[in-house]
Amino acid sequence: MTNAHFKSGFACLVGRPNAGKSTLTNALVGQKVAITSGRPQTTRHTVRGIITREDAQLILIDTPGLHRPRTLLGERLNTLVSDTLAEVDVIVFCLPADQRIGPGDRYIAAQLAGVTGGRRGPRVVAVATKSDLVAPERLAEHLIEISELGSWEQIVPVSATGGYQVDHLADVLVKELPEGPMLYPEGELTDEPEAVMVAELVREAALEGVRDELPHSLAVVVEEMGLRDGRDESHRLVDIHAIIYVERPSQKAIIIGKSGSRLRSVGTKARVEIERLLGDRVYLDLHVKVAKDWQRDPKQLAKLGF
Ligand SMILES: Nc1nc2c(ncn2[C@@H]2O[C@H](COP(=O)(O)OP(=O)(O)OP(=O)(O)O)[C@@H](O)[C@H]2O)c(=O)[nH]1
Repeated sequence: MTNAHFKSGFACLVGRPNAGKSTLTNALVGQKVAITSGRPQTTRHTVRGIITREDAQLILIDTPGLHRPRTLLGERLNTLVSDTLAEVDVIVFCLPADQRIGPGDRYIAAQLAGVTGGRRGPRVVAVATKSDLVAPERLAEHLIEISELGSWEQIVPVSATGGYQVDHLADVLVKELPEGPMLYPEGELTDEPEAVMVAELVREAALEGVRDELPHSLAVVVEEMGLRDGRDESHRLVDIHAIIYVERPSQKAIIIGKSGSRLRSVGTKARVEIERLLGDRVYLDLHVKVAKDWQRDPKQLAKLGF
């Protein structure tokens, strides 16, 4: 039911790598849509989560971490981020309470000041994420440091994993939205093409427990995805063929593991998540390929969807 003063609009989550953006997106939406991981910079795609309430629809855009570009991929991600930022209605700046404000946060604050400088630009709500990880005194200190970092519409401490103040944050964000119609049908949580989400789930599974330098060197492409022929409605099976691209043969060996054992467990883990996403049984076929220096090669980047 849509009331007369229904509001709708877009919010964008920014913050340094590992700030808790994906986890917060999931908590706000209430279902797993974005990709979380203990490793920095795993969010390659702009994933939207959609919150539909009686009074408003808020579309969340979970961006890759704003960061100083080191490679071509980094540059493209940053352009994507600032283009996205200028167009949203409200920006959520995530600052993890378990870490001190640092140069990365100041860099983002400066970028935000550039985007939101004019009167018409989006407002920024600063969020102290992971507030469950610190004592009240440290949280208070963090909130003061945040207030000194820039000018914010509000500062809200939350814990995405504990559910603390997540609903309150949603209220604060909805307040910033203009009146407008529902933009997506009710029940829709994300408009990412399924293949992209499937690729992200494979990527997440492949990254689990591997060395620090690997995340940046790993991309996943779903080559084929379709219902298997000749099955009746109650026994549907989705065939998925995906390729995990790494930069070096040594990384390929890490992903595959001893006699393929690691790749098998990556496949099993990803399959479970994909089945949950699609609601169908899945046959997942994974291959690992070396695409040398893909992060620096425009042709390879285009092929990998960047
Ligand atoms: N204790 C606690 N841990 C959290 C909370 N939110 C996120 N985390 C953890 O922090 C880590 C990073 O969280 P993500 O949500 O992946 O961070 P992100 O900002 O999306 O990271 P990038 O994709 O690298 O930009 C994960 O291990 C999360 O489980 C929280 O509220 N409390």
